Amino acid sequence: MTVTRGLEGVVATSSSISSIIDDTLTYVGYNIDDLADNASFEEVIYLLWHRKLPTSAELAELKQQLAMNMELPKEVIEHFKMYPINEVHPMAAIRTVVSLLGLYDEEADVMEVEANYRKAIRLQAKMPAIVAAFSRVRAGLDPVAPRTDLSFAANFLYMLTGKEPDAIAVEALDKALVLHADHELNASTFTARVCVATLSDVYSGVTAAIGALKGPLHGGANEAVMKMLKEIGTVENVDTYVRGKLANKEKIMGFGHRVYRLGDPRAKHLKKMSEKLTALTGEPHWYTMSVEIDKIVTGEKNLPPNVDFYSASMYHSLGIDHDLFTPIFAVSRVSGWLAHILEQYENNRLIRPRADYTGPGMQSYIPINQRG
Ligand SMILES: CC(=O)SCCNC(=O)CCNC(=O)[C@H](O)C(C)(C)COP(=O)(O)OP(=O)(O)OC[C@H]1O[C@@H](n2cnc3c(N)ncnc32)[C@H](O)[C@@H]1OP(=O)(O)O
Ligand SMILES: O=C([O-])CC(=O)C(=O)O
Repeated sequence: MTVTRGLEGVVATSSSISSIIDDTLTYVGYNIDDLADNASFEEVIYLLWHRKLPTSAELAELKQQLAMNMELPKEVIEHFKMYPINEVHPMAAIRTVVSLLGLYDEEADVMEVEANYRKAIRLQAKMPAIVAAFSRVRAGLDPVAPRTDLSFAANFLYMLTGKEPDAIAVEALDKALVLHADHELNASTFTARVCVATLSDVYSGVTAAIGALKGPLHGGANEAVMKMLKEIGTVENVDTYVRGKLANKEKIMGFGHRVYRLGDPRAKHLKKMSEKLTALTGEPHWYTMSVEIDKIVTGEKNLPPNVDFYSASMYHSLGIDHDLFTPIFAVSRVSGWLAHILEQYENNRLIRPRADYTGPGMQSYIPINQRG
């Protein structure tokens, strides 16, 4: 048996959702640069789920369905109040609450295509509400109900703060949501597909995917980047800190990628937003520090920044708590997970690879009273 560590380069499925070819990312054949500059997140959700851009009427209908399904059942809020909310990581809470939502969805185990689509709408709509409600309940505040007249990105910021957000904040968040929506067979998407390929339900697939996104080698890296920026503190400290870490063979979070070699095409968009927002908030040092780190890591190790690097300083500038950075990734990526889950059901086969056994050879069972 030949083992490919980490399944690097292994092609495990066919998919018509997104592609990474020669370091270019497309969603259904549309270049991510075009989508980042022109499309709203709602348009991207439609594109991923239907493999075509929506007409105005189709987009309006999707927006309405999302807005109408955002409100959380009261059980979720009660649930937040039952555990030590200030001691749990929001990703653990969100993972638990998505699973909990499945208990209150009468269609949770109905496997028809239309029922799965309806669940996709409900889950996509509720993700921002879960993150916002968690954040408010732990701050001792009441959750804010969504508004039907706001976009998905604006509604999320509104539910988080209780205030109508600035246009620039909505633009930045919407772009980030577009950029994070899907990414071929990344670890969390693969997890979702493995889970539902047993013909388990949509809630189980998304719960499993959230667990995979949480880790710092995947979605959790954006929070780790902000932790590093705070630790470094000033532009003057960057050189010693980064070179010291590299000399110790430690990883610099937000750099490197399993697939991209020349660089992650999403990073430049987030870099631009980070520069703009850090200047607006009067804290340009977060951006300047990031650029200095980027110069050293890219120069010394030939490892360009990935999607998680500049998103950290950008989200910080939006006033978002640092442990909510990865949950925001999940608010966007759930669109991709759901597209892949629906695609997996369309042409399902159990995903079950093999392991090259490296333990001892055949052994004779020894009764417990004869073991030394
Ligand atoms: C949304 C996302 O999931 S994007 C990725 C987010 N994750 C991060 O930013 C965490 C930091 N980056 C990493 O850990 C890796 O680059 C990964 C996990 C993204 C990709 O990992 P892999 O393809 O498995 O590469 P692997 O970890 O084997 O690294 C290969 C070599 O590059 C080095 N390397 C990889 N990433 C980094 C990094 N960020 N900093 C320093 N060195 C690095 C490794 O130490 C290793 O060096 P070696 O060959 O001398 O031992
Ligand atoms: O594709 C990957 O391995 C990780 C990544 O960039 C993503 O999920 O957006």
